[in-house]
Amino acid sequence: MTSPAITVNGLHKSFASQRVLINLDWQVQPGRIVGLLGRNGAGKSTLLETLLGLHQPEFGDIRLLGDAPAAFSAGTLARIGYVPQQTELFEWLTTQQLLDYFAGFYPRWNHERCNALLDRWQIAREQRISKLSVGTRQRLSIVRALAHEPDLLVLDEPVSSLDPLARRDFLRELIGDVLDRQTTVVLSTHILSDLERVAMDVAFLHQGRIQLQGALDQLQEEVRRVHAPAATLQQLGIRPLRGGAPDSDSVIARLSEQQLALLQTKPDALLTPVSLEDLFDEVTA
Ligand SMILES: Nc1ncnc2c1ncn2[C@@H]1O[C@H](COP(=O)(O)OP(=O)(O)OP(=O)(O)O)[C@@H](O)[C@H]1O
Repeated sequence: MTSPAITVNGLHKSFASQRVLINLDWQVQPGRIVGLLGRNGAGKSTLLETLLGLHQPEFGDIRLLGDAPAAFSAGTLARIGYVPQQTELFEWLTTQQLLDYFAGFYPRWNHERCNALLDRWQIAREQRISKLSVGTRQRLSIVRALAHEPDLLVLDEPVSSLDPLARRDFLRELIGDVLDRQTTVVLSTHILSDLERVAMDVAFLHQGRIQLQGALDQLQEEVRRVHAPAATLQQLGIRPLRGGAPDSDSVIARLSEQQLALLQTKPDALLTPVSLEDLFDEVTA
């Protein structure tokens, strides 16, 4: 079996007295596109930045591509691409100068792809970065991360400033990359429709932990809104995803095959599908 691209065990991270990540465990398998979801302030950026070694955790073990962040080798660093939420590029350089500068750091730099993306996304090569629009800077940051053909790509809300066409084009590029090169992608975004388009897996961060993770299609198959008398729900051991015992006759729950089959035989039970937004509401309430 191939080893996970990301493994996290027992991660704790606080800022002063504020506990943001609490005994967090997580695994991401290679070649997957994983959507990281959570409410504002849930700690998504903190998690991604801690994985990359930009914050020092209090406790916990982290492995990215087999290495701990404190001891990333140059080889491992070159295999990781990162697009931060706030792109702070070198303002005084032009686009071309910036890309030439970064190309020098990486053993793999795909000039052809880089040039094709600059053309397609209409990023002026001789323009100073300080003069680029926010969306264009975001696109440039994506070009920079894709150009060195990383094996693991960490994207923290990379599309928040992109127009719908640019977003669609970027997502297409991302899927192409995963299919061609088996890149592992962790993507944090609030745009659920984008995730529905590209994510293979979703992970919900809430109250400092990954509360739910799974393949999106499998979750959509297994999670249902169940309308049935509370007694029936209890009898079948159906528990609301948000935890606790069912206290009403309508819950959102992850159902086993057996529970699903039994519910389908009950005339007073009704099952309805759940959207990703419903799931988000339920898990992060
Ligand atoms: N460098 C820091 N110093 C102090 N507190 C911080 C720092 N970075 C983040 N925080 C706090 O940690 C919490 C989690 O923030 P974080 O930015 O990780 O959340 P998020 O899920 O990425 O939010 P959003 O969806 O709004 O981008 C917030 O309460 C934030 O104020």
